[in-house]
Amino acid sequence: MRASQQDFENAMNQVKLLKQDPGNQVKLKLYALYKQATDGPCNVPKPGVFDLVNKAKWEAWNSLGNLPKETARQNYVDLVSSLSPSSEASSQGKRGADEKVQESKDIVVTSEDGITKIMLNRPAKKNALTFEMYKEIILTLKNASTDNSAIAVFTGAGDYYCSGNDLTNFTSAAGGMEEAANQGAVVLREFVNSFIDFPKPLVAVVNGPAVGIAVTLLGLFDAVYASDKATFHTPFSHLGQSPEACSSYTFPKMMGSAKATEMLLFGKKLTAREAWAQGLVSEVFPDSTFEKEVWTRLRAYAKLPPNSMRISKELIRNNEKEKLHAVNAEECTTLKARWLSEECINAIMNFVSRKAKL
Ligand SMILES: CCCCC/C=C/CC(=O)SCCNC(=O)CCNC(=O)[C@H](O)C(C)(C)COP(=O)(O)OP(=O)(O)OC[C@H]1O[C@@H](n2cnc3c(N)ncnc32)[C@H](O)[C@@H]1OP(=O)(O)O
Repeated sequence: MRASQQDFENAMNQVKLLKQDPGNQVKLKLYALYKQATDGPCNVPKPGVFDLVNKAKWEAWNSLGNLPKETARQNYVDLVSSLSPSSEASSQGKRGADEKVQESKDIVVTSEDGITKIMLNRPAKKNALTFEMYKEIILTLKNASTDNSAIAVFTGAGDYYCSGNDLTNFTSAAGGMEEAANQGAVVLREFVNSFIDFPKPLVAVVNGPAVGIAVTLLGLFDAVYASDKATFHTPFSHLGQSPEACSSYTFPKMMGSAKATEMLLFGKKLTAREAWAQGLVSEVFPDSTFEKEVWTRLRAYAKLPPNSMRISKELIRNNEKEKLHAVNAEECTTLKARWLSEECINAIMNFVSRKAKL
């Protein structure tokens, strides 16, 4: 039986709900089939060589030749249904469990000794955060706020803590930059809100370099322990972007405006000891003993009376909560415009085409 227009629309909605990133090749295929099913054979000029993303999309669409619209629609529906395994639903069902919780391959969540440990697990990409990872973390924090752990701890797998936002989040978005910027701002606002509102002690175990949003978020943590191999880098101007995660408020407050300017405007990279001197890091440990010392300490902290810790955090955070939410909203609006700016698009394209690194 041929797929109806309703099947096609249902499939389009299903794509938006996918929790796992199907990968760039599948996204290109979906884009091409969608265009073929709605507009027919490719009828627009080939984008220039430097317009990498639109060129890849054009090539995928053009490769479908004269495939009839109905066949493209059917292929689109079939492809989407192959991407919606029941495993997505079953992984949700495990959340909130007390022992070991595997959220996804990129975010590994375990619960032991009163600690919910949230490990960024994309070491081959220096733990860069994909759109899916942001969404996973929002859910993970929601669950951790009510599970029976006393504290929650973020750390990274491999040599990096986290290289910040995955710079291909925007270039690989199926709906184009504008749609990606709109969605990005919504997700970012909710993501940062989930840190502002997290009710239990939140600790970062910074095992290696941290970049971008992985650094700015630290201003919303209750304690930050760093290996002496960690560095802290917020290259927003280099990327044509602007600060997020309330850092335009927390950083000047924490370190004074002169030091915050060096980080947030000029992109000065700090060593762990410099970050400690600025108040961003609670304590620095030699890398050789970092894991042992920090986790021993955290296990002891997790034995403290949880209600007392929660109530004390509430007293501290409540003085600031309204302000933090307002700052977050404003930063997201500003960033949305930045993402569509020529400065930002050029910087991201330079990274994607391997012309620039930090
Ligand atoms: C909901 C949306 C919210 C958006 C919020 C916005 C936040 C703003 C930010 O976070 S800005 C910060 C963005 N991050 C960066 O600019 C870092 C970019 N990465 C680098 O400059 C370098 O990769 C490095 C300095 C982190 C590490 O360099 P090194 O030489 O040691 O390693 P590689 O470059 O070879 O990296 C290994 C692979 O990892 C990929 N990768 C690393 N970081 C990112 C990233 N942020 N985004 C996407 N991909 C990243 C890199 O491309 C390599 O992949 P490959 O092996 O396939 O080539």
